Amino acid sequence: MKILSAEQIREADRYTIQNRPIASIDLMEAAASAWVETFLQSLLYSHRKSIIIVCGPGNNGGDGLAIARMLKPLNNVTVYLMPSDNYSPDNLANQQRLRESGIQPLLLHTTDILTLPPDAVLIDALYGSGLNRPLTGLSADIVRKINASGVPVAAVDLPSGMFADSNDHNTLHTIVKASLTITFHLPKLALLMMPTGELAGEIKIVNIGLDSSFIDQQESPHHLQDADSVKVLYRPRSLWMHKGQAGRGLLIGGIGHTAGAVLLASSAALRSGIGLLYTACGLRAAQALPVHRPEAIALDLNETDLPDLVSSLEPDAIAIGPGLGTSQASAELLNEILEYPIPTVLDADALNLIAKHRWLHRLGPNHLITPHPKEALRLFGQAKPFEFHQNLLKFSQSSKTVIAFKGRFTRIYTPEGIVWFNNSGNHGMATAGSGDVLTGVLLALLAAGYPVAQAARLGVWLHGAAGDAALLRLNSPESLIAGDIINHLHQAFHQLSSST
Ligand SMILES: NC(=O)C1=CN([C@@H]2O[C@H](COP(=O)(O)OP(=O)(O)OC[C@H]3O[C@@H](n4cnc5c(N)ncnc54)[C@H](O)[C@@H]3O)[C@@H](O)[C@H]2O)[C@H](O)CC1
Ligand SMILES: [K+]
Repeated sequence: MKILSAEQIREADRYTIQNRPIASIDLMEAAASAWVETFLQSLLYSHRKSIIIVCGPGNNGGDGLAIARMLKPLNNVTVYLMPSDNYSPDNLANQQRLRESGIQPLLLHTTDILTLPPDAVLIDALYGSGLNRPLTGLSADIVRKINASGVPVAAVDLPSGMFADSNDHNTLHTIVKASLTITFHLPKLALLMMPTGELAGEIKIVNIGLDSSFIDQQESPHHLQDADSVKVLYRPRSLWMHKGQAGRGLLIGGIGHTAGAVLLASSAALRSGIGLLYTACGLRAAQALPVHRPEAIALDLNETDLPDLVSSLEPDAIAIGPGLGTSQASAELLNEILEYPIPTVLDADALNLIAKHRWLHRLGPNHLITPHPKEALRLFGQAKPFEFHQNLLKFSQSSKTVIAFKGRFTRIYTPEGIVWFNNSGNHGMATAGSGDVLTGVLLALLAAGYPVAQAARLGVWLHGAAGDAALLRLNSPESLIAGDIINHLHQAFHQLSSST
């Protein structure tokens, strides 16, 4: 699914009104009705004694007024409206319709009149994608009062005060903090990125009937990746396959006391279809691996000459980093690995070493790096979130390296300038070893011959989907551990191969 800019969404809106054709007030009615349908199914709505709706002067406010009219028969609704000399025409039309339905909106001349009972839910329809500058004055005061109240908020399209695209020049304390954001038709970039994404709470996208051929024609570097968009990448195994064709992988890490990381990555690679797995690690891990995962071939790095090993094994793919440490010996191993033109996943301490030794310029088209935010900061330096995002995009394009920047919506930056925001996974996966599991999955997919960018997209999705299956089973994000992700990889693969 494409992620369009606020400007492109406005165009899609205009195009739909002209070409469908549909009157703009009817499009607003459709949007409000889709919003209400989703809202009524949400946990946020259930058990709330009253509904407060705060409406702005533009079309976002117009949506709010229409929503108020639709919710009136179902609950106790109070509507507040920002005073303005410049209401949008559809806002004015909905003010009229609201009055006719028997609700008189209260004019929000001052925050004093805004009452926020703790058992209410607040619907935030102050500003949406038409925001043109950070909120100040009365609007900012209203937002601050809402945020201080503790009343749960459901936002219409966007939490008010948030720009749909970059918020690098915005102030976070003038953005509504929502528990639920029901956004229209397409995801917005700011909902998928930190720190703004966190202010949106749970995100739901509702179809409002914008013209799909127009959207298809729009160019955008940003896409949301779901099961359907990765299914097309998946290549089922041939019935006649033998293990030599499933790929050989070499995993390097687990030096010193950190054996667990390579054990997890090894298990994950094996559960992701690798044909042969060689795990080159420290003595402790080399002793533990056969007990924990006898399917892997454990090699003690102290007794192994890496160039010899690589030339005799001829691995299809390499992964280096989990439990690697940042010692001089580890740096030498990495220095060697960076020379091979073999598809390679670089994770954890491999990334820290690249940052430490300033080896970023050595990365190329055979490399897939999987930094979490702190590792990415060490590699690419500090920048504001949107600027940081653009720096990653530029780096991927110029070096041809694929980046999986890990987070709530892990972003896969590909050398052709496309960024995929992955939509599988959950908060239970923020746990020790989760990244090591991803490294193992990616190693298996690279070894199977997937091109680097495809392996990254597929692997990140599978990892998230396995986490989702684990959460469904365990019902507790706190109790989910990395091993559970491995134990549910089969369900993620099954989803890819099933037709529905
Ligand atoms: N295509 C769709 O997705 C549809 C969207 N709808 C809704 O319309 C809004 C966008 O409406 P728009 O009128 O363009 O903008 P807003 O309501 O967000 O606000 C514009 C309004 O506010 C003024 N303004 C802007 N920034 C500030 C500021 N910092 N301080 C004070 N005032 C500000 C501006 O001048 C305007 O007067 C979209 O989000 C959806 O909710 C349609 O209903 C259906 C189709
Ligand atoms: K809003």
